Amino acid sequence: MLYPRINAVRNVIDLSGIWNFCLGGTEEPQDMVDAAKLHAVEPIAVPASYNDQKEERAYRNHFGWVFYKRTFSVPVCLAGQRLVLRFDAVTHRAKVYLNGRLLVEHKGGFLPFEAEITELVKPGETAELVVAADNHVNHSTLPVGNESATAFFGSDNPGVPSVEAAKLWRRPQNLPNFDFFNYAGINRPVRLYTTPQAYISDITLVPDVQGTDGIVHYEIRTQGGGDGGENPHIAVFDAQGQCVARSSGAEGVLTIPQAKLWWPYPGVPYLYTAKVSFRDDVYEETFGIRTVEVKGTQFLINGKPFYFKGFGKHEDAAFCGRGLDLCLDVKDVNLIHWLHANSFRTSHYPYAEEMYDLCDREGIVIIDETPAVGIGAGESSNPYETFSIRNHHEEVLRDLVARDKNHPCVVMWSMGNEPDTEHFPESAYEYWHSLYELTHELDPQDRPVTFVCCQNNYEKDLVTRTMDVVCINRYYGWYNLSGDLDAACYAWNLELDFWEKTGKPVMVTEYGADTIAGIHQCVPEMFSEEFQMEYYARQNAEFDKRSFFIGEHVWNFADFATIQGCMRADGNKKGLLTRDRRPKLAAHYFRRRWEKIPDFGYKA
Ligand SMILES: CCCCCC[C@@H]1NC[C@@H](O)[C@H](O)[C@H]1C(=O)O
Repeated sequence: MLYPRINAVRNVIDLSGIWNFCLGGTEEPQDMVDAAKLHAVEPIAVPASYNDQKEERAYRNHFGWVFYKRTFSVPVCLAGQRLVLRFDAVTHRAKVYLNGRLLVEHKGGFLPFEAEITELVKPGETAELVVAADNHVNHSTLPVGNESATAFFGSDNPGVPSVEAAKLWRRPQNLPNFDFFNYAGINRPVRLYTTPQAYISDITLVPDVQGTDGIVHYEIRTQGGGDGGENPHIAVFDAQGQCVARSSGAEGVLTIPQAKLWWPYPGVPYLYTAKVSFRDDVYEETFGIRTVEVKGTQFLINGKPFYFKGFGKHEDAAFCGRGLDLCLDVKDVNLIHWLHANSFRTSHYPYAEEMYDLCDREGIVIIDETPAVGIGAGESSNPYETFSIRNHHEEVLRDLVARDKNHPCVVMWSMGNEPDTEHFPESAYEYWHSLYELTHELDPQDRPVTFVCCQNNYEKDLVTRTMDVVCINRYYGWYNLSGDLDAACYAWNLELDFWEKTGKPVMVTEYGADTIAGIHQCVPEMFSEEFQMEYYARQNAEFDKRSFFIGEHVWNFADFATIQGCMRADGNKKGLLTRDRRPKLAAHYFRRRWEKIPDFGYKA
């Protein structure tokens, strides 16, 4: 799916701004009636989560549907153009009404959807747009919500009569089985965009390197061109605007002599621009020439062994919640450079397209993750039999690859985070291995595929060892062996001995300690800045002894919001940085450590 871009023949009208808003109930809005009757009068900023835009518990802890409303006009100068309404993300589910009639529905809160409205709103006309957004999470959504008991890490005294009675009595609410605040609403931009009637609907670019030449296999999809048999054309321009290759036809191969490769920063993340034309339409797609491959226990980018230095992150900030914040994205990228990091995982959902564009140009490597988090219900229930998420999970993988396939910064797909792969190992293997194969089929560049494994009985887990890269979240010294870093390192080495036998590259995708900025101790104990720094220093020293260990992603880049719980002091405090991006001691430690660790050849 192409990102809306203004150019000589295409237009984009951004519908960001202050819309009208009201909270709704838990029941699904009926088609024309509810939308037309709507009484949205509150001001709300779009794009942004609604939860923190008003100091009201009803906003913060809303459960169910909300309604957004605005009007828009189509300028007469757009006459003859094809008109499309595109939503970059509405969390978690959307029903869109145009002039009171249902236009489009979409399930999934982190990927774009669109609808053509050429015949519904004529140039010069004004239309009413209503968006109903639902924040339910349950056993049929990704991320997953619990349908009884408690939320993730929720405190409980099961079986106590008064507690059980209160759980039945209390108001219906979401029970997120994930550790991030369930921010919801129109979190990313809404745009009208135009194309000519005959237009380019998709572009696929698959780079390769042969000697000093860049080889690009391309495919161009077009619509509305009838059977005129006209071919699309593609011309590739270098960063200086020189045309370095051109071809025509719906698919083909381009050769770029003496190609400049895309390297992670501080290398040069060199970008080319493919200018595609078809009839009156034109679209420019930037791309990089780089290769990605797992070979033995190495993760190769452009044939060189890469070492991941970075984080799990979140799209999370005060006021906007999970809403797109370009200023924060630029600040985070500059902080990643400041830390001498080179990568992050889009935990636990696809991030906004603008962040991938930023990472393409800034040379930051991305592990691109779906919102498949919370798939597990403990030893009593097999989620692979009781949850109804499989079809949606496949849909999400298709849409994720379709959206992000051309980004050079995306080097690996993560199908999900911390599902239960221990209690029902055969079911888990069946579920995840078939998705693993699907993801490889979906990706034109056939990048490595993984999922991120929770701290578990790794000897029983049949899934993690079958991934292209073993990605493990481990909390030795925090959630287990708490505060005892000697025991933590002992346990780590026992487990690393196990993984060494698999012959796979292994990286830690989460390890961390909640740290309240400002707590200091001479003898470091949990929650102090000194403990967080020692926690990492001790464990990194063990990783450094293992040649098959190819990366360290700390959890988390920054403190972030979660639901209330007895284990969360105003959110999750495992950040190297506070939520407003101030460094804790461990940030300075990693800045020193990562400055000395090269992106390539660290373990060669
Ligand atoms: C008992 C072991 C479970 C550890 C799970 C650790 C969690 N991984 C997923 C992240 O979204 C959480 O924030 C992280 C944590 O809690 O800080």
